[in-house]
Amino acid sequence: MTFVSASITAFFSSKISDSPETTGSYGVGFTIDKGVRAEISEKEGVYLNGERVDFPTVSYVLEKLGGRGVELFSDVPISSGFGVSGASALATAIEVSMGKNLGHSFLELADLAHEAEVVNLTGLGDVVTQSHGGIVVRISPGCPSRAKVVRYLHRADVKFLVMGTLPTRDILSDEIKRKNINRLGKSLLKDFLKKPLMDCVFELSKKFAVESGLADEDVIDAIEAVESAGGKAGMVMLGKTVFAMDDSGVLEEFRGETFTARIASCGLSV
Ligand SMILES: Nc1ncnc2c1ncn2[C@@H]1O[C@H](COP(=O)(O)OP(=O)(O)OP(=O)(O)O)[C@@H](O)[C@H]1O
Ligand SMILES: CC(C)(CO)[C@@H](O)C(=O)[O-]
Repeated sequence: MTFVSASITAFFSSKISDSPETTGSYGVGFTIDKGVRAEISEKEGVYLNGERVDFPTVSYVLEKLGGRGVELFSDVPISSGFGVSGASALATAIEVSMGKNLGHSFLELADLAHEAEVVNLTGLGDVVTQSHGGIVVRISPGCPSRAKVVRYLHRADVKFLVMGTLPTRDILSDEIKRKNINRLGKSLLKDFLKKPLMDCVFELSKKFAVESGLADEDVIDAIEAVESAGGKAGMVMLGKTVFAMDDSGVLEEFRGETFTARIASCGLSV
């Protein structure tokens, strides 16, 4: 069984080019101790938490490696900003390659999972974050073997409030939204690199969410409630999800599912 962490993006700027190797994102994200486990299966197709699902990003990996089927178990919700598609693609690639003794290097598999994300518009930088682990600053975009990152380690529990879904494809396929996101994401990345602290991850994420228009009233209300209680909060990209530290229990007062996870210094285990 292979485990790959969920990846939480605080803010980003997309770079879409004509090849998956040079497509990716700038931004800041982190891995947590919750994520996706994959196991190869004799049954054909993709199963997520026991149910057969249509999951083109994972099917792409299975096809490329000649795998028949995979069972995925996720302890975080899908389409809510946790990078379940990237984690599923990467865990599947590792499981199939190891199971069939195909002899791929780790970066070959990570690049394949990234390609599956880009082709299906389900993610740009999640597999890079998951390949490294910790707080991962993507300073140059691309596939895992090309992207340049700076990693920071931090010990903390983070609370999440999942208020709904926000399919990544809906945002990434909208050019006007993307232009605004890109300008903002790049300038916030410069700010973060001047002061690369966990508090700034929250502050810059909130700024990004509000100024890009990605945060709706529900998200802004929850972030402000945490701040009024003396904590820090931001919005998970791309989901209708808030992440917070020291919320004093206020997130439980909002409609949605809450859970806590620890920042993970590694992105995967086999
Ligand atoms: N039950 C399901 N609900 C939503 N999507 C599903 C489900 N099962 C499989 N999928 C597939 O999973 C993909 C979800 O991708 P998406 O990128 O939106 O989610 P994510 O990786 O969890 O979030 P994010 O990229 O924002 O961090 C979709 O392409 C969809 O085809
Ligand atoms: C585009 C994105 C925010 C979707 O989760 C993520 O892949 C990222 O940080 O590039």
